[in-house]
Amino acid sequence: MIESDKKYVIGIDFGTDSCRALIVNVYNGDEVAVGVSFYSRWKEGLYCDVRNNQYRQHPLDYIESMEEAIHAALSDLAGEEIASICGLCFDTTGSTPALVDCDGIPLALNPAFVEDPDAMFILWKDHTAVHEAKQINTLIKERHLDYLIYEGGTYSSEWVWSKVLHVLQTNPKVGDAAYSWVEHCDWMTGLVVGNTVPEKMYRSRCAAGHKAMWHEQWSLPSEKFLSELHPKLGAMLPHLYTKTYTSDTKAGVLTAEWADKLGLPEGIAVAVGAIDAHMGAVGASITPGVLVRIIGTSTCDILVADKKEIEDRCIEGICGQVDGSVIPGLVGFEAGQSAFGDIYAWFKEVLAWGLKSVPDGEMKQKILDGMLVELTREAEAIEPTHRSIVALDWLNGRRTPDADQNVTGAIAGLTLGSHAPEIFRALVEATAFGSRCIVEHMKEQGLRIDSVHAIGGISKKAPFVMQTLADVLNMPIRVVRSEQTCALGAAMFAAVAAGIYPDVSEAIQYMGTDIESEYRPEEKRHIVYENLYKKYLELAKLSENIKSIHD
Ligand SMILES: Nc1ncnc2c1ncn2[C@@H]1O[C@H](COP(=O)(O)OP(=O)(O)O)[C@@H](O)[C@H]1O
Ligand SMILES: O=C(CO)[C@@H](O)[C@@H](O)COP(=O)(O)O
Repeated sequence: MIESDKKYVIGIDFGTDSCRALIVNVYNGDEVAVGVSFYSRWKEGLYCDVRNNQYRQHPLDYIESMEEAIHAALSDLAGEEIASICGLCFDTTGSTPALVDCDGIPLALNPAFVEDPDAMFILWKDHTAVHEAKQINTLIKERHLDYLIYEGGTYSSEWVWSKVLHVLQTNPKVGDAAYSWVEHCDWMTGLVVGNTVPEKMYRSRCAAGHKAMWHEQWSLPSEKFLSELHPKLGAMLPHLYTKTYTSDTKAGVLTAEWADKLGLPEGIAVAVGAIDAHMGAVGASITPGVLVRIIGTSTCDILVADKKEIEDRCIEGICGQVDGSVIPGLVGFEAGQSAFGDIYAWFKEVLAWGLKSVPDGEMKQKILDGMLVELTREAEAIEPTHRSIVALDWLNGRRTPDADQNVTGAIAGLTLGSHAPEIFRALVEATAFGSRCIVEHMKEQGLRIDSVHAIGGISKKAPFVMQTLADVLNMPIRVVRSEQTCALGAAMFAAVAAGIYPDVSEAIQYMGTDIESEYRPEEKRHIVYENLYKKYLELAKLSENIKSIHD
């Protein structure tokens, strides 16, 4: 393609903590501007209850951050460049659903529910619906239903039906007011194209297939099944969807109202949204055989494969296989760890407890900000041996293999001589061992993994973690250059929806980023890790047993 004129698209990535808007040149993938905005209510810890695994986000946080991030990005562009923006696409975390009224408005935007966490978006990592996930799994098993065959065999408390059922069972006031539900990625799209009516809005194939048990053979689960879980859940089905759309589909155009609010040209194409990790994989130029790992607070592991290669195989123990969830025409697979960087953040919090009575000030902040860097500096100097401390990374439950949010983390091999950097090193190794479990599980299930690409915050800011990962996996790990890979993937889909490219594979060809660095495994360390990995698996077995004692 010859650059005849300047043309831009905008990818908008809603992460766990912030919204990022990335403006990209459609002809060469140049990332010309970026804006970031942290969710203000979330930052204050509002509507969350960490001890009970409750994580909620207010829809106003999303709207305000979107406006702020887009305006920040646009401030670097000249007027004629802004006028050359021709497409937009969203990616968000998922499953992050909200209950809505008949106009598709999240209930928290209704003055009656403005402060009710159950009327807000229920963030992917909220585990308040563990009981409901169990109910869903039990009923599917009892009725011998097929709903989980493309979902890895277990329904998770991180997914939409568990979360909606939980609110219906525990908060009748919000439950009674609910007409339907939306995923975050679909609501953002619906909002800016002026189509949030639950029955009519465009629903993402990616979110529906991986999180809502949607499959083209049966659409969503039946009304009978849903009603058995809760009458209101069944009553919602007619207000949901039967069709889903891949992100190369244009969901509509930017309305005058939102063009005005966002400072973007009216009428530009808006693509169907998807889950962040899946769009990140596209931004990392995923192809069959390349495992893209999005490594941040948690991890998502994404693969794609040709339908012919998969045929009618159902892959067990992962977070689903969905036709077109990543690249239209290919089957997308998702797996992951429910906590990764969050485990390091937890350890930092544990150590920082001793500072709680110290008044806030420059010195305290400096210690807190430098804590992970200092721990890393000392941990890096420790050589692992077969006598090292071994930890288990299930501090937020286990996503893959075989989702179970009831399992817990563990640390073994502590002595009076164990010090903080040694424990930190064990936690880093634990996250790497958890990753190895996923890679081995995917391979055992017949999925091809020829190479590993990494994106996400940790791949950029934690070389020690990345080197440990390479040593444990005994595979090179290539770090993708873009700082905003998820938003870049969304921008690629925006370019397709705007008619610049016929499909996303061609968009990747012109807009793709390259590899900025590679971590190669060290043979000597890998041998030690082989031994420690066996201990990790033993610890995992013990933890499963302890869980069954508590159950
Ligand atoms: N120096 C560091 N070493 C290891 N982990 C770090 C370091 N700095 C930050 N982290 C971890 O990175 C995670 C944030 O990753 P990031 O990709 O930026 O966020 P998100 O997953 O929300 O997109 C946090 O969980 C934090 O504990
Ligand atoms: O859980 C999923 C996808 O299934 C993600 O949306 C979730 O891991 C998001 O994590 P981030 O904090 O954006 O890295």
